[in-house]
Amino acid sequence: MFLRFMIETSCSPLRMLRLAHCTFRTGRKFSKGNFVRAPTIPYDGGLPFVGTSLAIGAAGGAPKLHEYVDSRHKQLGPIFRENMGPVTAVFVSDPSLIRKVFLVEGKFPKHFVPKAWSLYNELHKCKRGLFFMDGEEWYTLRRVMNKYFLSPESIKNLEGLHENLVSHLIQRWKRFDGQEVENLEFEFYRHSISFVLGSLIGNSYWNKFAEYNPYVDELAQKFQQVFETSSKLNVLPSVKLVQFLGLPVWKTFESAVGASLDATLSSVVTKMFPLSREVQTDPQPIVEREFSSTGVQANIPKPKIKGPSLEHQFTQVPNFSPSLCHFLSLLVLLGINVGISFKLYNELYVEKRFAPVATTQTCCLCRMARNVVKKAFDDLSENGLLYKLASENLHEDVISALVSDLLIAAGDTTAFTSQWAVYLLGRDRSVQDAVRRDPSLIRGVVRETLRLYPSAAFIARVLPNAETIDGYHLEKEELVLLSLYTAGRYEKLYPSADKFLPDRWTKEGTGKYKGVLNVNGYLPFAMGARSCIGARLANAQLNMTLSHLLENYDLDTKEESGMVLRLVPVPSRPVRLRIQSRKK
Ligand code: HEM
Repeated sequence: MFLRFMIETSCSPLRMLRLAHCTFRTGRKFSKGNFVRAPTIPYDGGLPFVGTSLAIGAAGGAPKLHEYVDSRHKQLGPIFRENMGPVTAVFVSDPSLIRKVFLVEGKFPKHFVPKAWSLYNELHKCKRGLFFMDGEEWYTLRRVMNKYFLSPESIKNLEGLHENLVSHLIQRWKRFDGQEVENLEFEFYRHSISFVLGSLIGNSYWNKFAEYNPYVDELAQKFQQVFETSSKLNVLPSVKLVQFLGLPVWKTFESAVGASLDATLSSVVTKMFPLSREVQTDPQPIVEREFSSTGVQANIPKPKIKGPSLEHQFTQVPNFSPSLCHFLSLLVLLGINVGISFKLYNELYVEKRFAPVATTQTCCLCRMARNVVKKAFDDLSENGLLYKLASENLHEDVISALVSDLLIAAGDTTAFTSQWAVYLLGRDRSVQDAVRRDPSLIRGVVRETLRLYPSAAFIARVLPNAETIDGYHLEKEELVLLSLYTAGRYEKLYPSADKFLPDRWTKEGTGKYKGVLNVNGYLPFAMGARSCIGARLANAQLNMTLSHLLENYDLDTKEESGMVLRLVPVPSRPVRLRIQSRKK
């Protein structure tokens, strides 16, 4: 049979063996018709059961995944499939192929929610914002939000407010003049949160700015904590097991998320819709409405079932003795790959154990939101994005969920991009001077920063249908990871790709960019229906903040800083920025 197959497919024995090996590793079936013609996607299945997870671990694990995948692209090409142990994914780095993936993502693009977050939402039955939604519900709300968040005019209407917020940052930093900015990460977190919060509320935010400040500080602290703990959890083989064992890292995450969502809702939403006029210590039972799948209010009254408090929910997490916990966390931290047994364990015990808890509890987020958001929509300024959202007859729960998650999404993405930008600028006085001479270069600064340090080093898509990309067959439901880190450093698009050259984004007389061979390859905010809803706001914030900083201060960063992946790429050591007032 082997001989017959060789004759029929005109394969040499050597090629035959190679193809058979690939096919064995991809798990594909031999098919006389397409065996020879259809190229096999380069594939690394790694070792049985554990896939390439040991190699990934040896390369530095999840924090260094971008570098590991970058090196795999160099070996295997712009598209390859890899079995990383618990998951198999196709990685794509060529920007033109990445665009093709976005084009076939379907009407309801599906991405990948970090493990820690999905487990939290599942346990607490949380209603979360756009990022966590899928299908028809996501589609409907996304279309509503696009109208306001992606409209250049809406953002332009907020320019005066934005100017005030940035001037406030410049004033605030006077205290660091001549020295290092203390806790730069926190400074940018609070600025990003304030910027988005202000954009949601509109001009009246500035009038009540002093009142909001303590809340913004609190939110910035909580978001930083959530970010840190969730990134730790996401690199562990099984978040569910960690949660089941009640290990400290899960508890910190859970209480930080609970607290930050609470804080968002109680402080921010309450202030947006001033509850102070009718403060309720013990909220009146309200009539719970059923939602259509779109989250749009449908008036079907039914009695409210009061859920237990969040503290009560925390006590549901089973506790083990500290020594057992330490032993187990040691195992996990030592990087011993017990992913498979964890998975089995999860499936056998954890799901069952938590199922009843998950179905009976109501997250305090949902309860509080219902009570505050319905209070008063009329206090918002007309240029606030929320004022416009409120006109869409969305249910208060949905608005609350959307608002909380916008603030969370804005926190780390824009805060870390700001840090990378000042890090890059502070290393190069000549670039700072060039931007001061030609302020239009600031757009190039932001683009270069996001090209080199994209807030999403990978974007995930689950293909709705089988597709052929670059001649390769990709299965239906296949997980595709778009390697934005590698795509941003593509020499074919960006000559001297590793260099920070804002000037490459200057347009020449021909209308082409000086140092960018194809602008379509620039995708830090993704593309298509599920691209970043905050892109306009983020660009507005980054452009304005950086140009004001350069106008007022000389920036100086000395240390080399590698990049590690937490939920977004972060500097491996905190960026130390020294600022010095400029003489005017
Ligand atoms: C430098 C700043 C930012 C970058 C680079 C960035 C990047 C991205 C990317 C790549 C996605 C797509 C993720 C995916 O499909 O899996 C995304 C989605 C999202 N972003 Fe941003 N983002 C930034 C700032 C913001 C800000 C300021 C907000 C809020 C105002 C925001 C809110 C969101 C939301 C809600 C989604 C989910 C959209 C959906 O699923 O429909 N982002 N962002």
